[in-house]
Formats: sequence, structure tokens, C-alpha cells
Amino acid sequence: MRVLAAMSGGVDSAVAAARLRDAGHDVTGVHLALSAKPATMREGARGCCSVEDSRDARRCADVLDIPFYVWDMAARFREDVVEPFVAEYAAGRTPNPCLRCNEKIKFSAVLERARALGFDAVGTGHYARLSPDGVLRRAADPDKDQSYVLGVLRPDQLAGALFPLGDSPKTAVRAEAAARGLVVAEKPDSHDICFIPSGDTRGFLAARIGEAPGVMVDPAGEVVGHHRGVHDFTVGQRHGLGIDRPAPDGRPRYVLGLEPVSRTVRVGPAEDLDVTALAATSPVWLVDPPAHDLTCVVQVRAHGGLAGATVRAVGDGVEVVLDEPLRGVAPGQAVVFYRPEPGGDVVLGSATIASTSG
Ligand SMILES: Nc1ncnc2c1ncn2[C@@H]1O[C@H](COP(=O)(O)OP(=O)(O)OP(=O)(O)O)[C@@H](O)[C@H]1O
Repeated sequence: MRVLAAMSGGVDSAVAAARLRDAGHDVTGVHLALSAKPATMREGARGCCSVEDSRDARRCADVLDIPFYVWDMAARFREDVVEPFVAEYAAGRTPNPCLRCNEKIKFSAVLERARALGFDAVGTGHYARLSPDGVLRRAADPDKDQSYVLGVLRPDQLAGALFPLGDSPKTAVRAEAAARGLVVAEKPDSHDICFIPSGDTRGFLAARIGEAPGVMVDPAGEVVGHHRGVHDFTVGQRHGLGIDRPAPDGRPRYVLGLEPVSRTVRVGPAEDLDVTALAATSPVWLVDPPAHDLTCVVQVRAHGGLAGATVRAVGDGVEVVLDEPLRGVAPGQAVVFYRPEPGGDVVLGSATIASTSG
């Protein structure tokens, strides 16, 4: 096959490209320039498309002796990932930009361009297992599993994807990189949000949304604090709330809900975070859409948030009833449906969480 290896300049995608080449594919490396102003990163930091990352990807391609290109996808990335990320926060939701990038950039814009150029597939360093018949499973390394952020892909997108690292623990991937003489073997893992390398999401959002001050209210409707904008918060957040009046019982308060129109942040005790059902929109199915109640395991955020559930299609969306309550379920995140199996849980589909109920 002719395979386009997406090379971030990190260790995972370098080893993925190497394995694809060794498997006999005709491999070309491509680094995506995702920032309009690629900066030089401070030492030890990682982010998307710093000058160093692009250079590292090229050096790895040289070691592997494969052709290498840089594709400027900055405008698409800004339009399809960064701007929706900011808009979602402004609307009181908690988006997952990695998931959006997989859906709109890597397995959409990049895959389309690759196919137009005669490539059969795009290979990445994601940790997930994908069989030739399109069955997507969790990775063998549970700490690195990225099936959640890939669960949003449609079957036609997965048909053009290759994930050569799904069976490997990360330690083995680093050792392999060193053995292959890839200079990135010791490079630190990238941040969750590649376009905010400082990790200061609040600052990033504040600079783009500005201030939209409002109040914090407790379950009794009492005003217990003030804030600079609902985008500063995520459902389930405990720290950095800036509450003026502590709870009468002295217990910690958490963010329960965000109401951008009235600029209200609802706060309350931990048990009020319990969610037993949720409604989700824009479902994507890798199996036939369930005509009846589907029993499965759901994951509601990138790390953790697992529960048994019953899923049913309702109109254009789905309703999910959880077997046991989950905390910290935020509208805007994806719910991914899994069927437990010994060889790795199988991804059945996903949807975007619209609302929750306790
Ligand atoms: N700027 C980029 N250019 C090309 N491919 C990219 C880029 N960013 C990410 N990718 C691809 O998407 C995959 C998953 O991205 P993620 O940000 O999760 O990286 P990662 O797991 O830290 O991998 P790596 O060690 O390769 O950076 C990468 O392995 C790579 O194949």
C-alpha cells in the first residue's frame, strides 16, 4: 500500500512510520504545520508544530530513508478545531479538541488530500487497535489507549487509517525508537491540548473570549461568589472556583452546571454531580444503529469515566441510562460506546453529550 505517515516529531509517530515501512508499505512522511506562527518552544515543552517538532519529524524521516513533506494545515486547524474549541467553552460546554482534530483534520482534510494524491491510507502513532475489517478496539497499553478520541470516526474514515502501535506498550515503543536510532526516543509526551503548550487553558480562553462576569449560585439559589466568565469552568471542577462564602457545612463545592446566557455558574456538593442518565447528539455508529436498547460500557471523558449503560436511539440522538452514577460528566464531551471483549473492548460508536440528569 501507499501510506502517508503523519509524523508529529514525537516518538510514537516516528516508530509508527518505521513499522509501516518495515511491513513493506511505500511510506511517505508528512508533518502538519498546524499553527500560523510556529514558535520555538522552551526546552522540554511539546506542542503542535513548533519549529523543533517539524525538524525532529524530518530527521526521523531521514533515518528511515522515506520522502518527507510539511503540509500547511494551519487555516483548517484554526477553523475546524481552535475556533470551535473557543466557541464551545463560551457556550458553557467542555470540548475535546483531539477528538475534533481526528474527525476534521487527520482523518478528513489530511485523508482526503492523501487519497487525492494516490495514497491508500494515513498511518498515525495513535494507541488503538484497528483490524482490516474496520473493528476498532482499545489499545493493549491501558495507560496510553486513545480509542476514546478515535471513537468519533466514521467507518469510511477508519477504512483509510492504520494504527501500528495498538498492540505495544509505550515502554516498548521508546526502546524500539532508541534501537532504531531515532533521535526522539527520549522526547517527552505531548500535552493534552497541543495548541496550548503552556497548559494555561484559562489564559488562552480569556484572551479570546474576554470577560463576561457573572455569579455563582448554590443549590438553594444563594449567590456565593462572582466570576469572570463561564469559560473559566468545567463541570466537576473543584479548585480555583474563588467562592466568597464557604458552604455552611464546610464541605467542598464543585461546579455542577454552566449557564452562559444568564452567566451563572451553579456550584454544590460532590453528590450533586452524580449523573444517572444523559442525552447525546450527532451519533456515529461503527455497527448497525441499535434498533432496540443496547447494553454496553460507556466512557464519558478522555481518562476514566466508565460505566455500564443502556443506550437507545431517540430521534436524531441517543439516550443513555447508566447502571451506576458517574461524576464529572460535562456537556460537550463525547460519550463512546464499547462492547467488552477479551481481545480489547470494541468501539461501537459515539455521540456528543448534550445534557445530563441526576
Ligand atoms: N503536527 C502533526 N503532524 C503530523 N502528524 C501529527 C501531528 N500531530 C499529531 N500527529 C499524528 O497524530 C498522532 C496522535 O497525536 P498525539 O498528539 O496524540 O501524539 P502522541 O501520542 O504524543 O504521538 P507522538 O509521540 O508521535 O507525538 C501522532 O502519533 C501523529 O501520527
